[in-house]
Amino acid sequence: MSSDHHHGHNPADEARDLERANVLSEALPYMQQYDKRTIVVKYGGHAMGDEALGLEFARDIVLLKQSGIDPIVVHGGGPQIGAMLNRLGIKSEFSGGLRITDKATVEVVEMVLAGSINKNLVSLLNRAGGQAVGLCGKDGNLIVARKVEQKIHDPESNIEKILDLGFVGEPAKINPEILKTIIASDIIPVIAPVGVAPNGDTYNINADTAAGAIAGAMGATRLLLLTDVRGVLDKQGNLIEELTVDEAKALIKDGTISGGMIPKIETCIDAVEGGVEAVVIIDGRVRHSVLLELFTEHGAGTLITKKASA
Ligand SMILES: Nc1ncnc2c1ncn2[C@@H]1O[C@H](COP(=O)(O)OP(=O)(O)O)[C@@H](O)[C@H]1O
Ligand SMILES: CC(=O)N[C@@H](CCC(=O)OP(=O)(O)O)C(=O)O
Repeated sequence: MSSDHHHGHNPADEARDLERANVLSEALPYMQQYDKRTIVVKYGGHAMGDEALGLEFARDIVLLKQSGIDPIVVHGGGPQIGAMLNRLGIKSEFSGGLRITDKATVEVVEMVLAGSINKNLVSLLNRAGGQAVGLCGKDGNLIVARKVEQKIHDPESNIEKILDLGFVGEPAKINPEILKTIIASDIIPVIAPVGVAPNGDTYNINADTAAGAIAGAMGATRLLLLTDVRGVLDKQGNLIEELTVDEAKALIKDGTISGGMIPKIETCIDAVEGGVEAVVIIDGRVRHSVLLELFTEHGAGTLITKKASA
């Protein structure tokens, strides 16, 4: 080794150090772009399975906060609700991506979402050095819910029927004051998608839907939906990197987008039409997917905007 490398560095180390420094430096314009902006991150139940991945997710959120962004976390917990219902011997079925929710089920939903999952996530964020506070739609009257009316088209009779899903709700009104108070104190809010009706009934809300409504009400600059696929895929299974609202609607119509991706895309469309600049669907199974999406040139997943970027 030549004597001028007094720190014991060799050319390979120096190249690697430069690469690291370049990655950090590349983040600067994005940190400036998102400074003091609100970014809503929806963390799905599928992405939560792995403890190490969870801590990394928490570190990424704390990093956003540390870099001047105001992150809001909205979480799901579908698989965890399913597991608890199983333990209790309560049967559960879905219709159009939504869990049919009777009285006994909504009690379990609230227990799992607003209880264990919410508090575990708060704890992870605090362990990562952040300051997080957990709440559900009942806190500060954050999410006032109304009952979902699911229209089902019966092709045989050609009649539209309305299915009763029980205590399944959608946001009728978001009261963001409590969030603004929390954010003004530099605390990261963590929200369970449980809503409350004006008569006090508890409603189970799809977590994507709740995240979209909160992003709209908070005037968020980005909504990130972490899921268990790379993003929206075309018919050949290739990742679609950018979609406009019109293109997304066409993909639903021609059947390219189906199943659980439909309510997700509908949420994206509502959010973008409600004033959120862009929504991104990203792979929550990928380590540091949030950082890659926000702070690197390449991004990740599928970006959905109102109009194509120039
Ligand atoms: N065009 C598509 N691109 C990607 N995923 C799709 C598409 N059409 C349907 N899907 C399905 O949607 C699923 C994601 O929705 P969902 O399971 O509800 O996610 P989450 O539990 O994260 O909310 C994917 O795992 C995939 O099976
Ligand atoms: C009405 C409805 O379906 N609510 C969802 C709420 C949780 C959720 O959405 O969780 P993921 O994001 O992990 O799927 C449910 O009961 O599973």
